[in-house]
Amino acid sequence: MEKIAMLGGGSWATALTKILSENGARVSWWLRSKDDVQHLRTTRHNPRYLSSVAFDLTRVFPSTDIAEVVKDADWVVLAVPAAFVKEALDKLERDALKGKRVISAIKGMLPSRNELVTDYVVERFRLKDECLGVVAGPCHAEEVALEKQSYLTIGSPDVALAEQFCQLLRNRYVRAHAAADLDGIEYCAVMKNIIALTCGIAHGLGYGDNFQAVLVSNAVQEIRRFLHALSPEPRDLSASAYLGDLLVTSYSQFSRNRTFGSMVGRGYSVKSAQLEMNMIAEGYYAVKSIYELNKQLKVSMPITSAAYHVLYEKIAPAVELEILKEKLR
Ligand SMILES: NC(=O)c1ccc[n+]([C@@H]2O[C@H](COP(=O)([O-])OP(=O)(O)OC[C@H]3O[C@@H](n4cnc5c(N)ncnc54)[C@H](O)[C@@H]3O)[C@@H](O)[C@H]2O)c1
Ligand SMILES: O=P(O)(O)OC[C@H](O)CO
Repeated sequence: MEKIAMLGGGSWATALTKILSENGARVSWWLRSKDDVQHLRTTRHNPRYLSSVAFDLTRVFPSTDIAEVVKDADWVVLAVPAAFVKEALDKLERDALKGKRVISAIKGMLPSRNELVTDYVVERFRLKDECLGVVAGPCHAEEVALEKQSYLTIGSPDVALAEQFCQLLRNRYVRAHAAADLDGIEYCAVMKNIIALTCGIAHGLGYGDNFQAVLVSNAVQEIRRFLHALSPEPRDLSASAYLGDLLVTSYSQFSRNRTFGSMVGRGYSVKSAQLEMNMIAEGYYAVKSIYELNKQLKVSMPITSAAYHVLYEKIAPAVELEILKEKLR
């Protein structure tokens, strides 16, 4: 039985715990909230996220003690929003992840450092890149709870490690495959959130499907330019780990980033939109990190710039979209 430590109490940690434990793995599960842990232990359900899912408590062990949760694990899965992952991992000793395989399921960057999660983990815990992987692909936790057919890509410089994790995930409704492009996949997962958020802003302002199709097409080019400037490896951006994820997050009713953007487009302030959502829109933080990283790269990124101006410079969404409109083809 593989021993997995799941870090995070949100929708994605809940969905991954369902998949992994139902496939026979032993999952020790770190959640911040004592009440949530208590609720899980007594009712088998996460009270806040995907609360229809019932866990088998002979395989799933919720706890608020992060050090205890990771101690005996073979795999550590990170599923805390990127803005809080440093705070969570700082509770662990520097050698706590030694000898373990670490999989980031996070689609975001550390906002305080403009750094990919895997880069931070490698540095903080002195791990080799080959011990790490990422979970990518167009997959909403809500559809996992409903057991709808989904596809995941596990990216790692060690494709054999990625394949091992794929084997832990595959089931009747999850297909998984391994890929080598860790950085490209991780950056693309960060950037798709910015695009979904901008699609939401446009939707909130009353723009329709015609405009969104052009926005998303231009987004593919923007992502391609940025990835090429950062890591010019050959990669097929039409693969589902890249384009598929961009599409699901831009169009789905379940998208946190699109929902958040739509509220901003309809006139909510950033603060009130964040308070209204019980969930985290990673794109809010990603916009700032990518915008700041791009000050050195100087890639043409009109969509990211527009989102940055709205969210961080308080430019009215309608004004910014008028400007963006002129730049799209
Ligand atoms: N939800 C999905 O379908 C999905 C799919 C793929 C990847 N992801 C990624 O998984 C990661 C986790 O997102 P999610 O969707 O599970 O989150 P979520 O939006 O469902 O839940 C928010 C989570 O943030 C936590 N949180 C809020 N404030 C916090 C704080 N101050 N300190 C620490 N934690 C805090 C909450 O406890 C909760 O666990 C993100 O990087 C997201 O992009 C999510
Ligand atoms: O679509 P969002 O904004 O909820 O993000 C969730 C996942 O990244 C989708 O794969």
